[in-house]
Amino acid sequence: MRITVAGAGNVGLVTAVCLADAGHQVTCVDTQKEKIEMLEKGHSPFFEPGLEPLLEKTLSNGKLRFTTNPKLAYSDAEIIFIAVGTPAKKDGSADLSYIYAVSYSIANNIENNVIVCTKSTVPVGTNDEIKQIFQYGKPRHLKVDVVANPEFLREGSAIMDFYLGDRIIVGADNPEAAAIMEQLYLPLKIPIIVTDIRSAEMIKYASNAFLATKISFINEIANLCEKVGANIDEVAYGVGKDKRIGESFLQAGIGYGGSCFPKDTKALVQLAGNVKHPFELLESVIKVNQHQHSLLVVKAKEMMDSLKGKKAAILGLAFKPETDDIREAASITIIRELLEEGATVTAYDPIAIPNAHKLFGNSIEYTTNIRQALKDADFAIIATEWEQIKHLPLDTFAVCMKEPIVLDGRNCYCIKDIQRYPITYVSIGRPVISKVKPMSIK
Ligand SMILES: NC(=O)C1=CN([C@@H]2O[C@H](COP(=O)(O)OP(=O)(O)OC[C@H]3O[C@@H](n4cnc5c(N)ncnc54)[C@H](O)[C@@H]3O)[C@@H](O)[C@H]2O)C=CC1
Ligand SMILES: O=C(O)[C@H]1O[C@H](OP(=O)(O)OP(=O)(O)OC[C@H]2O[C@@H](n3ccc(=O)[nH]c3=O)[C@H](O)[C@@H]2O)[C@H](O)[C@@H](O)[C@@H]1O
Repeated sequence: MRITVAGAGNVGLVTAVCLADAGHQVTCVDTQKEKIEMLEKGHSPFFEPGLEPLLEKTLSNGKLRFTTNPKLAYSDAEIIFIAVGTPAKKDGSADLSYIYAVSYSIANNIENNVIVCTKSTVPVGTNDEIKQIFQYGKPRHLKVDVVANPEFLREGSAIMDFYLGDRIIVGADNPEAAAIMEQLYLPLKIPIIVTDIRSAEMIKYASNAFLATKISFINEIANLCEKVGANIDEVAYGVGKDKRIGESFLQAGIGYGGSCFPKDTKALVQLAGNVKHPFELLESVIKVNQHQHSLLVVKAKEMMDSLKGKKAAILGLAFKPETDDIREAASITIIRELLEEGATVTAYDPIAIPNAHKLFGNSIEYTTNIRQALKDADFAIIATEWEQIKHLPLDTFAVCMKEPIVLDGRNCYCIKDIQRYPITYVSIGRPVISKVKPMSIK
């Protein structure tokens, strides 16, 4: 089929390369000229494992092309995927300006009947608004079907998630359009669930909100474990073994970040508020997460009285491993609060430094060498569970740091292993290992 994907972000690019690799003729359009120029040369503008090889393959076999030209992109497409951003506005609601702009652009440039399929995460009712744009904006003789097709891939494993997703949601009013989408996805052998459009939109928000709830729930249990002398590793394992609960998303830590959970939970709270249904549970999930981001700075302050003039090593900037994305990462809150307290910061990350530099400029130091970050540090905070950090020989902390005080926001190390080294170790929901000097963690 002739497919166009609007938006060359994570979702758009992964959709484009995977559909091109499946043999479809795919055009990916973006408004950012620099991005498109990079992509035409086979370079991805962000880090995503496995993306560049597929990009090179599909470019070289002529299945994929890039453009900034909407006429070229939309005029003869049979299916158009919308994968533009829907960032949070100041009040937490979703900013739909890119969705509206791309819809007008499609309406103005199509020359064939087409299915417009929304992959972007949009509040319930948005696809009805998109339909209105086409109803009044498209050439009269053309037929446009709007389908809600939310995306569930994760950054860092996006390609694998495309091929091995748990389900594909197709929200459609027109059974013919739904059938064409089912046909497109059939080779993936992933269960396809066809719903009405509004339910499809809600499935996406409910899924992200539920996963965020699981994380905040286990983080609250972890905080409680610390107070009552239990160990979250054992608790989460025991709880997760119940198949009704499930083992995934029970990893306690310094909270969720990224471009989606924070924005989508806030957008759902806003959406609920709009229909006079205060979503108190989700409001608490968000509050717990904000508290969790600051937790280790609070603990560091308790341990050291004042952080003024202290040298902090931040290990990990990305919101999770295998990505260079730092949007809403816990590391951002931690660094801001440390700077406010008068500490100096040296941050380690294997790939996210260019993005962090855009945010923090020269207010902190950066390194891709863990030992360099730890050198003469008064304390270290682990914010991302990169393999490089997890596999660091544990004597490195005592060898490199001025004071081997490690606050581990991702529970990277086994408590038993840590006990063999002269390290003071504070993690999430587990016993404190105090080797340097006696201290009380409240
Ligand atoms: N990042 C992720 O892992 C996931 C994201 N989503 C959702 O998918 C959507 C896209 O997310 P990302 O790919 O992360 O976004 P992004 O913000 O990284 O990329 C969006 C791209 O759309 C382009 N764009 C904006 N207006 C355009 C227009 N009129 N025509 C063509 N291109 C245009 C931008 O220049 C940008 O390159 C969001 O709604 C997000 O919530 C859903 C699942 C996973
Ligand atoms: O809508 C989206 O954009 C996507 O959001 C998440 O994907 P992503 O944000 O890429 O990453 P996750 O692996 O879900 O992790 C999100 C955050 O939760 C944290 N997390 C995750 C799992 C866990 O047990 N504990 C925990 O703290 C991670 O450290 C990370 O900061 C969802 O997992 C995807 O299904 C969804 O498509």
